[in-house]
Amino acid sequence: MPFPAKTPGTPKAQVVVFGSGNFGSCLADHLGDSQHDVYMWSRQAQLVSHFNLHHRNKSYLKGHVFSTNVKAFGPELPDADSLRNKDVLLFAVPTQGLREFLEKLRPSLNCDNLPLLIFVNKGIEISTHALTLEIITDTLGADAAKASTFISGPSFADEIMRRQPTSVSVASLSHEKAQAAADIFHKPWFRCYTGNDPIGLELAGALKNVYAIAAGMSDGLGFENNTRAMLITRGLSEMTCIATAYGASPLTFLGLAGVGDLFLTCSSPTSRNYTVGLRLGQGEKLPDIINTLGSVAEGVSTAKGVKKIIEEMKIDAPIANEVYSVLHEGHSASDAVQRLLLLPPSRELVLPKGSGPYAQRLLRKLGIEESPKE
Ligand SMILES: NC(=O)C1=CN([C@@H]2O[C@H](COP(=O)(O)OP(=O)(O)OC[C@H]3O[C@@H](n4cnc5c(N)ncnc54)[C@H](O)[C@@H]3O)[C@@H](O)[C@H]2O)C=CC1
Ligand SMILES: O=C(CO)COP(=O)(O)O
Repeated sequence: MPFPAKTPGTPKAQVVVFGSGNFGSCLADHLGDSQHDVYMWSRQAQLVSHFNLHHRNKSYLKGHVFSTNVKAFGPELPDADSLRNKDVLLFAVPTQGLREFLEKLRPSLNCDNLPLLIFVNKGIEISTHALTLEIITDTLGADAAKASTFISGPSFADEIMRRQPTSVSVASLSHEKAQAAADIFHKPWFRCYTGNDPIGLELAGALKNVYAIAAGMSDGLGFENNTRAMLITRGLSEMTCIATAYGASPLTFLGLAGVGDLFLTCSSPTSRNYTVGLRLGQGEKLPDIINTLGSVAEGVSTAKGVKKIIEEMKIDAPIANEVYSVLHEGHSASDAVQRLLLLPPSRELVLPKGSGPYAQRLLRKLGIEESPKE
């Protein structure tokens, strides 16, 4: 069904998108199509020149012609002068590279007068087990982190490019910033819902990738619908426990970024994380899968961060543990499933009381008092 070419929107904004992979270039196209002026940074010089000549991305989403309102630049990072008049900086760089990227960009940013900062990556940093909120705090300061906005939810890049109706959650500690980001992105085919739980939203996006690997493994081993539904639901229970121990709201997990994205990525081979699991279940080796995937599957590295977090927070998350054992300890997918099936009966959902060390570390850095627990 065609959408009206012009829909009511916010005034034209000057937007810089960092990262020109599947999601960065897809969102650049969406914003360009919404009549904003978009400058998309890439670290690949050839991608930049090809994109500016042909309006096509040489390496990702190859079948699509992009909005002419998007101009590519790079590989040099922009200087302070070229960022001065920009309204929005959108970061679509994978989590493991984000800290170094922000450190390099920092000299070009005026941290006393920042544009709207929006992050769409879904992962946990391996070396520190930090969420993006903490990476921003460490690199750009607590004020920048508190003003940052995070977008997550069930949103495959390729489907957004084809204007399939899609909804996302837009969360920030600042309601004003979440609303401003939603106003810029919202369109009939890209509906935005705002929220004030960025920790929950970030954890939902990062964790669902680990459970999508589990669902893919199950399908790859030949299990059917009941088993996938069990994994999705038990995965949601584990995710909610981990997030509650991080001080996030369990209700966030009933939303688009939680069950919405979990359901999407656990049930479609369009998901890179599901595909990693599927191929592991079919007997392929992880290095071969990574080398031929052509794009990032954040769940592979996030599983390491999750393992550490659940150990330190003493959370019972057997599926996350088994995904880790297959990805990083060389166990077979079928052995992992056997171990899960042999677990004794247990309570369906027990939310932890009090928060663990990573949550306390993040809140301390942000200068936020932990809310008292009953
Ligand atoms: N593809 C999708 O449908 C969605 C992806 N996401 C998230 O967005 C993030 C980016 O994903 P995709 O664009 O799909 O990945 P991708 O693998 O397609 O592209 C990654 C982009 O980041 C660049 N990059 C990688 N490492 C970098 C570094 N260290 N410094 C600077 N640039 C670097 C690459 O050159 C490439 O342009 C991930 O966290 C992913 O989970 C979120 C929602 C949907
Ligand atoms: O997060 C996504 C869609 O919402 C994309 O999932 P994958 O990274 O598994 O492809």
